[in-house]
Amino acid sequence: MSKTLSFPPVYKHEFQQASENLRQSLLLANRHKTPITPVNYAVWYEYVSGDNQALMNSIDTRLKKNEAITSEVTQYLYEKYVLMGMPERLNNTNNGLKLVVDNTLENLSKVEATASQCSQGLMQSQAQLETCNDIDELKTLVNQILINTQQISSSSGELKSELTRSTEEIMKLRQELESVKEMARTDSLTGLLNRGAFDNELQYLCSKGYSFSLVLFDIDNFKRLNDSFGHLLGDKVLQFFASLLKNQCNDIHLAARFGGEEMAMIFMHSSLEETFMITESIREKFSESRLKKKGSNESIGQVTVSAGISSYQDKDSPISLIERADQALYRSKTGGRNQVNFI
Ligand SMILES: Nc1nc2c(ncn2[C@@H]2O[C@H](COP(=O)(O)OP(=O)(O)OP(=O)(O)O)[C@@H](O)[C@H]2O)c(=O)[nH]1
Repeated sequence: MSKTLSFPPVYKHEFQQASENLRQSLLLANRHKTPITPVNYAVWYEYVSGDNQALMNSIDTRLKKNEAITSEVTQYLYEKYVLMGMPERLNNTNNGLKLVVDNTLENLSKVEATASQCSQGLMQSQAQLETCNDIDELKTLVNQILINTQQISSSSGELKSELTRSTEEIMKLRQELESVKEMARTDSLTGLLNRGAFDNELQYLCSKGYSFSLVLFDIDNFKRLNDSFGHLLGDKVLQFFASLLKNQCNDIHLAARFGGEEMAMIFMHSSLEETFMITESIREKFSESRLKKKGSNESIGQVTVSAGISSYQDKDSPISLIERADQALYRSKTGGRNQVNFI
């Protein structure tokens, strides 16, 4: 079991694997003389675990060029590939918002100054009008009033277009925030919810006591498929299976990458029997798909999936629900794979 590429990172290594990763990380940290800080350790851990391809590529490229991996480099790698650029994007959005607010305040105070100047001018004209009975003097007063009102009108016109620009800028920043938020919930390989977001949803649904069913899927003999056709093709199979799950979501149900080659779905307001029917149709569709190697007509043969279902019962917690679905999934695996069971 591996790490799911997501933000925040989720690691699912077994004890032995994690200990081996620790041993190798320490060796590398020592060799590159990077102190064992949490940031350096996270970078080396991800590197040796082999689960973060982009980070590995970046480090390997530097090593090939004999570049030193200093703590500055690991800090950069950590933000870019472990935190997936999240702090930088949030910081940019934050600075952008500050700029818009500063500009708007500056424009408002300019308009305020012009308005107060003009209102003083108008008050003066008002006082002069009381006593004015000369045509030329009246003409001068009318001109003065015109200048003052034009000044107000033009400065409020400028403010209007500034405010329109600010609104556009704020809308862009809001979109950027939405996309950062979405990215934090999404598994980058499959586009499904990541494990962290899925756990939150499950926790919420259990706390509300809504009626729903949980399905755990595990692609069969996936290691063999990776070994025979390569990791990249394995990724394509994961993406294809995820697309089958997405098709079932209809904005009501949820689909997530649960871990490595495991995915999960939550079917809202669906009984065990209803969920079983839909899960069976997904299983059947997947087993009937004949996936081919890219650039050739060679089929990779039949790929199948096993699934286990549990339905929310009164007082269920995410753990008890997952445990039942996991037991049902285990039944499907030991029963010969390519099947669906529920408990
Ligand atoms: N291509 C690819 N492989 C992954 C990914 N995540 C996990 N895997 C691989 O999935 C495989 C899971 O293997 P196992 O847990 O042994 O299970 P399995 O071979 O599917 O066997 P059964 O589950 O018993 O049918 C491992 O080889 C992992 O390296 C991924 O993101 N991409």
